[in-house]
Formats: sequence, structure tokens, C-alpha cells
Amino acid sequence: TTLSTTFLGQTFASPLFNASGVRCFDKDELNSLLASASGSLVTKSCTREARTGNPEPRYVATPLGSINSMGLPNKGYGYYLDYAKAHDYSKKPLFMSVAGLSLDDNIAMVAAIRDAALPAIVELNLSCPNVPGKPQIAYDFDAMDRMLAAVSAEYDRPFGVKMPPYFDIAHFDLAAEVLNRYPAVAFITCINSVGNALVIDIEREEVVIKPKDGFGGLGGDYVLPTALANVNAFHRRCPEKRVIGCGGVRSGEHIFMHLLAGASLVQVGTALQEEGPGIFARLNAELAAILERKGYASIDEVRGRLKTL
Ligand SMILES: O=C(O)c1[nH]c(=O)[nH]c(=O)c1I
Repeated sequence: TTLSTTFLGQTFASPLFNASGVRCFDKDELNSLLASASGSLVTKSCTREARTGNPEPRYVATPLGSINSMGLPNKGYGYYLDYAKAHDYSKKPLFMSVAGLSLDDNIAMVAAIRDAALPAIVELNLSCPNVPGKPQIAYDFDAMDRMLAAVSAEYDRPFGVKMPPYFDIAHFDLAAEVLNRYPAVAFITCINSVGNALVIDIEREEVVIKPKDGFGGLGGDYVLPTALANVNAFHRRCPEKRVIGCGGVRSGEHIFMHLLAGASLVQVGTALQEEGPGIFARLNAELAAILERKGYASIDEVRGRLKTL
């Protein structure tokens, strides 16, 4: 059996890589992902200028996952573009996550990435839930439409979008209708954290993160079924596009679920944060064992095979 697959014309030895934001803030973290058994790596969502982000504590792990309100801390897009320029693409593909604070910022950043003419793949983050005062774009369908019209006009290459979870069939329909207007949107990464959850410590009778009165994005076991639903909803509605699964992955079985639901590649967030880059060797082995046991020769054969009753 093989874990290798091709995606946007590039070869991935494994379908697994980090979720943007997790262990990808600077070149040391990115190089530890490069040295891992991941099939790829994605940079921390970047803005035009560097940001320190929200006050700490801003990430906390819980028995069932994690809560975060990082506030988009990053080195600024120039730093990640320099990393992308220096990257050896024969080792593994690289994604750049872009999360401008305005449409103009996204245009400026993707223009610079375009001009660098690199094999790097852009993942446009439409779903950051933690910048105070900035409602996330993907919950405003008109704003998302305007953003995609502007970015696809400027960035003359295939790119992807990082989407938040939706919870209503009508919203799956509306979001897919917008995305399907843009053939340049070649992939959809589902899901970002489940926004604005609240974790409470009863001993202290307190919230656990400082920003936003303790409200933050949820990851981990809590979100797996919602992630699978979003992967499958967009897989069904956007047959011309690929889907990258993200959310709740901690084992080979979870990856297999995402593949059945329609994912082409699979990102790991909370579990990577907690276990470290060594997780990719474990997950590759667990996934390969499942494929062997079930008689699949490649992960491509699994994609979208989920049966309904
Ligand atoms: O708070 C963050 O930095 C953050 N946190 C998330 O959970 N998702 C995001 O897209 C972002 I940009």
C-alpha cells in the first residue's frame, strides 16, 4: 500500500501535514515539520505586518482537545515568503496561509507571492475567529464573494480557502455556491476551529484563556464529527474542487474517516500541538495498517467512498 498522492500537480509522500497555526510560527518550527514524516507543511497565517497577537494564556489543552485565542500572532508575510523562497520543494510541498486584516492586505500579499513565482500553494484563511473587532469573513457570504473575486483576479494561479465550520445545510449550500463561482479556488480546507467556545476551570471558577473573556476556538476530539460533516458537505457540493480535511485527527482511524468523507489531504492541529512532529510517523503507520487490513492499494481509492444507509 502507498500513502503517496498527488495534489495540484505536486507529489505528497504522505497526505498528512500540520494545520496552519500549529508549530509553524517561525523557521525553527517549520524546519521541525520539514524534518518530520509529514507529507507537507503550512506556514502560520500571515498579515502584512508582524503581530504579537493576544495576551497569554491564549492556548490551553483540555482532556478532549484545545481552546485558543492566539490573535493572529505572526512574523509578517515577508518572513514566510522568504522561507518559501529558500524552501527545497523536492523535499516536500509547502503551503502558505494568508490571513490579511483587509481585502487590500490580502491583495498585496498574494501579489507578492505571485511575483515570487514559487511552487508554494496559497491557503487563504477566511475563518480566523480571534481578531477582536474582525468578524470572520466566511460567515458573511457577500464579504467572502468580494474577497474571492478580488484575490482570484490578482492571484492568477490555483489557490485554496480555509473555511470555518458550518452547522446548517442552507449554509453549506450558500457557501458552496459562492466557492463554485471561482474556478481558481482549487481546494477547500475544512475546518478551522469551532469559534468562540468557553472552557471553565471549576476549582478556580475562572475561564482558562485571557483574551475575549475566555472565548476561543475549539479543536481536538470535540470537533471531529463537525469536521467530517463539513468535509463531506463540500466534497458533495464542489465536485471540481479538492477538499483538505482538518479537525479532530488524533489517529489513523480519524484520518481514514476524513478520506472516506472526501478529503484528499489531512491536516493535524491540536494533536500535533500536544504530541509534537513525531506524531506524523505514528499516524502514517496507523493509516498504512488500516489500508493494508482493508485491502486498499492507495489513499486515492478511499477518497469519498463513504456510504449512506
Ligand atoms: O487566533 C489565531 O491566530 C487563529 N486561531 C484559530 O483557531 N484559527 C485561526 O485561523 C487563527 I488566524
